[in-house]
Amino acid sequence: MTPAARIQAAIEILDRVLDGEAAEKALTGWARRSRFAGSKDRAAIRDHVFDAIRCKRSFAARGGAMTGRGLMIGLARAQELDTDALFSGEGHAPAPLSEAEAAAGHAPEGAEALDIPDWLEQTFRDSLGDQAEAVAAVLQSRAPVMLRVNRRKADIAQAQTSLSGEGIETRPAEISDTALLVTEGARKVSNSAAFKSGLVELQDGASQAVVDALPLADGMRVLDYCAGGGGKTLAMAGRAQGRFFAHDANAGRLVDLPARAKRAGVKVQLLEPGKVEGQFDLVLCDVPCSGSGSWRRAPDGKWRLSAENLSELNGIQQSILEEACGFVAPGGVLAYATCSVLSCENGAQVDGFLSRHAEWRETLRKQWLPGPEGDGFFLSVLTHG
Ligand SMILES: C[S@@+](CC[C@H](N)C(=O)[O-])C[C@H]1O[C@@H](n2cnc3c(N)ncnc32)[C@H](O)[C@@H]1O
Repeated sequence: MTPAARIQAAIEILDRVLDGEAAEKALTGWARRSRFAGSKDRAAIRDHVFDAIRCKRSFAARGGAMTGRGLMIGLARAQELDTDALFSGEGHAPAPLSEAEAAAGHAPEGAEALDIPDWLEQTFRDSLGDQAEAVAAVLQSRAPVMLRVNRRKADIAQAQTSLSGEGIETRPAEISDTALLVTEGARKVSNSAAFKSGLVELQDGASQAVVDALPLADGMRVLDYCAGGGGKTLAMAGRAQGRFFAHDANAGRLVDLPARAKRAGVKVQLLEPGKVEGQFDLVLCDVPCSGSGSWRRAPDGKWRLSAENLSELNGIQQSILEEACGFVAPGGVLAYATCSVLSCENGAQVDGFLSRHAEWRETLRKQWLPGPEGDGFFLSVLTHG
């Protein structure tokens, strides 16, 4: 496919996304209907679609319309591409710009330029202070592909050698001593022998750094209370020899965990929703949140979030802390984590908890901002007794 034909494909997919179809579904549907497209075409189209979703407001402003075509005109203008060459109408290229389209569009300003919803702008700025604009700019860009080396099976050098043998080039990241940044061959990772044999997992760098900061020690009983796919359960089990338990209110989220644990060579016991019993030395609550620290990877979330959802999430976060603290053994640790940069989900939640529970104290609070080696994350470590 020509670069222009890829733009046309992205326009069609984005129109479906704007009509409410999930981006992944729209991309898969297009690929099924377009067998002629090769893997490089599909990858380039995917990049256009996700770039446009991340920068939906600013591209629509530049392109003059909130349509697939408007977004792609906006992308071409923002990335200083040759609009006339791409919108030529030749072959499978999109039609040339009409006079009205050529005259439409404006330089985005304020929340529009930051690609943040208007209702969220003040909360975002209050949470991030003088970092707000820099963080919004990072959220407009693509996320790095990162791996976690499973230290139960390999060290960094062994994992790199194995990956390199399959055309996947990496370099160690500073954010965590288990993290590798993929510099070439990212799309080959999930089919590689290194991945299939459990030497590496796909995991964001800051997600690994959160686990590094937990006071894990051999022999601990550890409960991952909001385990989801189990990314952090496995990272914890990779760092210490102990007994690991995974729980999630939605049992369906845990289905892949036994196979992932087997591949990683670790044991994880699944606990059914509401059936947690006994006490644990460390309870991690990686709670549901806005995902604002990882909107580069899941940009739909930025536009789906509403003030009502955020306040509902705040209520869930509070009740998870209240439930989970009861499972911490005397002298044990309660860890609260989010992939958010919003203070109402982070420090304010922990401050609220501490004001209700005088017996708990905070031993660590850390915010990672989205950057070249990872997403935005928050961690608070609490102890009692
Ligand atoms: C941020 S995700 C966890 C991601 C996971 N820790 C990882 O690293 O892959 C939050 C999880 O919390 C779960 N959850 C929501 N409400 C919950 C509750 N009241 N108790 C326990 N888990 C809950 C969700 O189903 C979701 O899987």
